[in-house]
Amino acid sequence: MRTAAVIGTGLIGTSAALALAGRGVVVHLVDHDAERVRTATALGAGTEEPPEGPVDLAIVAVPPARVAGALAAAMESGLARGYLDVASVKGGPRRELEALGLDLSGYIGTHPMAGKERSGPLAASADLFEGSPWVLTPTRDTDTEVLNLALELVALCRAVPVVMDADAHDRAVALVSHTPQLVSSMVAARLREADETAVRLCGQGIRDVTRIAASDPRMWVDILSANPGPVAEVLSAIAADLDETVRALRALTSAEAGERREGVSGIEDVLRRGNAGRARVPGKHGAGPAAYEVVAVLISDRPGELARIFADAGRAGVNIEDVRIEHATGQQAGLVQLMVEPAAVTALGASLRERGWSVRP
Ligand SMILES: NC(=O)c1ccc[n+]([C@@H]2O[C@H](COP(=O)([O-])OP(=O)(O)OC[C@H]3O[C@@H](n4cnc5c(N)ncnc54)[C@H](O)[C@@H]3O)[C@@H](O)[C@H]2O)c1
Ligand SMILES: O=C(O)C(=O)C[C@]1(C(=O)O)C=C[C@@H](O)C=C1
Repeated sequence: MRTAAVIGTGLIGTSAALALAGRGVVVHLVDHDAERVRTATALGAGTEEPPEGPVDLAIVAVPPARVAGALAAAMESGLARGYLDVASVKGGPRRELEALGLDLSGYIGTHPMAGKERSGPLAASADLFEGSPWVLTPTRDTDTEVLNLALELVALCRAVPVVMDADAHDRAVALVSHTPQLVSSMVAARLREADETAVRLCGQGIRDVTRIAASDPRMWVDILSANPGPVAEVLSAIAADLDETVRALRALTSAEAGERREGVSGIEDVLRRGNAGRARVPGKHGAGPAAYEVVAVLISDRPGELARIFADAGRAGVNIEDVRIEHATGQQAGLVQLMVEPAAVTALGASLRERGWSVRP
């Protein structure tokens, strides 16, 4: 990638622009707030000058409710060869784009799983995405070239690509991002009218739990409005836990020894389930090179082939850690290199062969 445009020079757009500019890509910066473009330019994220011709990739980093409009305008002006957005929800913006009747083969929805509770270019940093998952949601219509450009962006930002279906992504982030935001806000909201003597005692525990409660409410209204069902489901499971826990705490005050024992076991249960869940939270993937092995597969140069192979790898229960695609110029085929954990190589190869793929020895 030689050139890119970033539309929306806030936290995410400026961070991506800084990473690209730092690796030699010429980045053109656009925002409807001129002050934000000036700030991002001053930080070294790129140039305010419009490009002379289409750039390689346009990155739309505006609030979720603005994504479809900003993308449509960029596509209609022929700004780029490929387009992607970085919004925290994927199903809604895609459906809005479909409703506009645009040709979406040149577009891919993406979502970097890294951010901050602060907005704007001054909060940006070139290393924001390093070692974090970056979700890509190709469909059968996505051009291979656009998927390649998105993979290149992820690699230049030193993030880890994760391929998913848009609606599966939205259900997953309801659990790991959207509900935690609400729970953090609710805990922090208890402090609003708390006694000053209590607030003065805030230690690291409450700082950890409430950091994201400082996030921009307008942005989060947008995000939650685009994913209400899955978030309500997770939140109602938490509400059931809350009811149980309140019952257990009340039982602790009972004069009855048996009831008190039940109270203790209820509390212990919620804490132990918490330990088990927390143990599943992965550490950051880290920027260091991982010891992955390659499964190389020949694919024909037809729309949807990549999405199909990713789906088949998913069916085999194998996590793709990284992807490279080699195209022989003038040929109707390419070689996809799927990087996986060494233990998964044999199973993935066998499963892909079974599904008719030509796996290179
Ligand atoms: N904040 C996070 O932690 C995080 C993480 C991953 C993804 N995201 C997603 O990234 C996107 C940007 O979030 P952010 O945190 O960088 O927000 P931000 O408020 O820091 O930046 C958004 C920028 O978009 C600009 N903008 C709004 N509408 C526009 C339009 N129509 N045309 C041009 N510019 C426009 C705003 O002026 C602002 O500078 C959102 O879709 C969000 O869901 C956020
Ligand atoms: O760490 C933070 O401050 C975040 O808000 C990051 C976070 C997250 O939930 O992990 C928040 C929303 C984004 O869509 C992606 C990342």
